[in-house]
Amino acid sequence: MILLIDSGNSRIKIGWSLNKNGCIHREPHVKIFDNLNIRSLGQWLSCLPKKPNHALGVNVAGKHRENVIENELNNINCKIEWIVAQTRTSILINEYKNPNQLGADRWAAMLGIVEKQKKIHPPLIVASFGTTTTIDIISPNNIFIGGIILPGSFMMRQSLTNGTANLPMSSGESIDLPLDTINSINSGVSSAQSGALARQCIITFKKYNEFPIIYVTGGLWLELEKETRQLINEIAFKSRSEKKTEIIYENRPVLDGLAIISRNYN
Ligand SMILES: Nc1ncnc2c1ncn2[C@@H]1O[C@H](COP(=O)(O)OP(=O)(O)OP(=O)(O)O)[C@@H](O)[C@H]1O
Ligand SMILES: CC(C)(CO)[C@@H](O)C(=O)NCCC(=O)O
Repeated sequence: MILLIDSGNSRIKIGWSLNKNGCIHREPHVKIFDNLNIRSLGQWLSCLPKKPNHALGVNVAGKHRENVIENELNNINCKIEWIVAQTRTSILINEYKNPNQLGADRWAAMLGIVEKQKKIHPPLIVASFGTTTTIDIISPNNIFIGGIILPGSFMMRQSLTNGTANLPMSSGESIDLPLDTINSINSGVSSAQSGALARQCIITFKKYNEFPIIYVTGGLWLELEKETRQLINEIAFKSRSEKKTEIIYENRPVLDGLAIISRNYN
């Protein structure tokens, strides 16, 4: 068993891959730990019925977090290898100016998505709505050509509350014409998030003359889904895209990417 660890800025997600008849695949179960409650990771590890031989991880939550996870794994004699973004693998090329600077979670998620594609596919967008929002574009010949980073919707709401006297913390979906503070904030945050995705779709469409398949993930997608689907359908219609727009939710693309890398460890 190989543990797969996605250490994000809010939560740690742990999956595992198993070798079944010579074929490595990721089990669907995922264990999630809040970053504020990292000690329970040690308890969980010590109670595992089967000890992992190895762990593979991505960590974007700083060196201290890396050390804490390593110590917990050491207690059960499990070594971890932290994955960083590469210049290229057999399925994906990374055009970041400094390839290692690209977040390892973004890299792993893109690997997870590219692996699922048929040989010929449209351009792809991988959008993650978590602590931050990242929206990455992959060309039809599997080159990561660029991406954007913005605060996640929770962080946007927090910044409005923390940076002003009058704006409360809010939650909820957007409406078209808000006439009160809460709805104005909800709609502002939601339009920033869906608007960012729409911008990247337009850029992709202009470059390839083909509408991308959009893969979405992250804890905050649910509250953005309605507005985002509407907006993307509108711009696809205006772009006269021949195909129906596809927005596909992926539960754990980062862990899928790590599972692919884990095939080299058996
Ligand atoms: N079930 C949920 N309901 C409401 N908010 C959630 C839920 N799950 C996660 N969130 C919010 O989503 C954000 C984190 O999302 P997610 O778990 O996808 O990312 P993460 O662990 O921070 O990883 P990353 O750093 O990669 O974004 C936080 O702002 C958190 O408050
Ligand atoms: C953008 C985040 C925070 C998303 O989790 C992470 O991928 C990260 O810390 N990236 C490093 C900077 C970059 O990707 O360019």
